[in-house]
Amino acid sequence: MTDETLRPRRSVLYMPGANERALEKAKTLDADALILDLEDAVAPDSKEEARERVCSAASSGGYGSREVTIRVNGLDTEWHEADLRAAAEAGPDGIVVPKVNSAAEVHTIERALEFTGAPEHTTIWAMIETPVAMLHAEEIAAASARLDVLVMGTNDLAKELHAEFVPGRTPLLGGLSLALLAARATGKTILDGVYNDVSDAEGFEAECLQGRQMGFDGKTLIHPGQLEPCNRVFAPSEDEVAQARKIIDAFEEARAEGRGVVTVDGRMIENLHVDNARRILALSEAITTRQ
Ligand SMILES: CC(C)(COP(=O)(O)OP(=O)(O)OC[C@H]1O[C@@H](n2cnc3c(N)ncnc32)[C@H](O)[C@@H]1OP(=O)(O)O)[C@@H](O)C(=O)NCCC(=O)NCCSC(=O)C[C@H](O)C(=O)O
Ligand SMILES: [Mg+2]
Repeated sequence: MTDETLRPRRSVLYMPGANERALEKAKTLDADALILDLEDAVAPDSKEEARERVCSAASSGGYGSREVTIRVNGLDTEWHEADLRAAAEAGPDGIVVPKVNSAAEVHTIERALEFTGAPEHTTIWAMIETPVAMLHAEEIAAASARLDVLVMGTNDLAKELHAEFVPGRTPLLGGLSLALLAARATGKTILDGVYNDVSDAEGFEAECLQGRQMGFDGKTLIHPGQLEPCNRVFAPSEDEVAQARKIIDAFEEARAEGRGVVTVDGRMIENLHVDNARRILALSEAITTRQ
């Protein structure tokens, strides 16, 4: 049975809010979700113009099944209040708030959304991208039912840590793991950070695979060329789907015979493996339904 509430979020593409061409092009791109950006990708002089452009794009639609979100400027900036008000009025699927550092900040955003009359379907996507946010990840994730997604900001995190970008991301793994623990403990979606070198296909795919193996639901992206490998890596493969079906069938057969444990291809299968197999099938079906 298809889970209507499950939204694949394998690929989440940022685009600069001032870039009309990118906002238009996104309507044809195979991204699960879009982040129309008012923060880092927009120069201070273009903030107002980008706000109008992004909010008008988000409210006029045309993005099909893609989730549309708006990234506002941070709580401590001169643009935040006007961004949040305009974004709430546009009513996107989510409002991405950068550099969220505490549960109190989530409450402030929640109250502001209520005050501005944002539609109920507009959720909060909190970016966690500072050392203090990693240490507060659980309280941030748990702060509000309206908070749906945690988004890693690995550029800011590396900057704050004085860390270097190296293959395998060893310097960031502590922070990434804390955020993952918080997301899974509170039932939220969690998205990995961006890969800056748009010309390095091999390095990008390796980082997607690392993110998936760690448990991320998907990855944030900066270029259309990153969509195909990201969608592929974060989707269950045909082999994984076949294996999931085999596990479920074998377990149900065993249950009918009164047994609670069985082996498939020599491996022990218990209830928890069946839960995981069902999750894989549900995700695969949600991806197929989306297309
Ligand atoms: C990275 C880029 C600046 C590269 O730009 P460019 O060299 O112009 O790309 P191409 O010429 O290869 O573009 C080919 C076509 O694709 C369209 N395009 C490019 N990027 C996007 C996009 N993100 N969304 C939609 N469409 C895009 C171009 O318009 C071309 O189209 P066409 O004219 O039809 O050929 C550029 O890709 C870019 O600006 N990317 C987004 C950057 C961004 O949003 N950065 C902020 C978010 S990342 C961040 O802040 C992380 C976080 O906070 C942290 O701390 O880590
Ligand atoms: Mg950032």
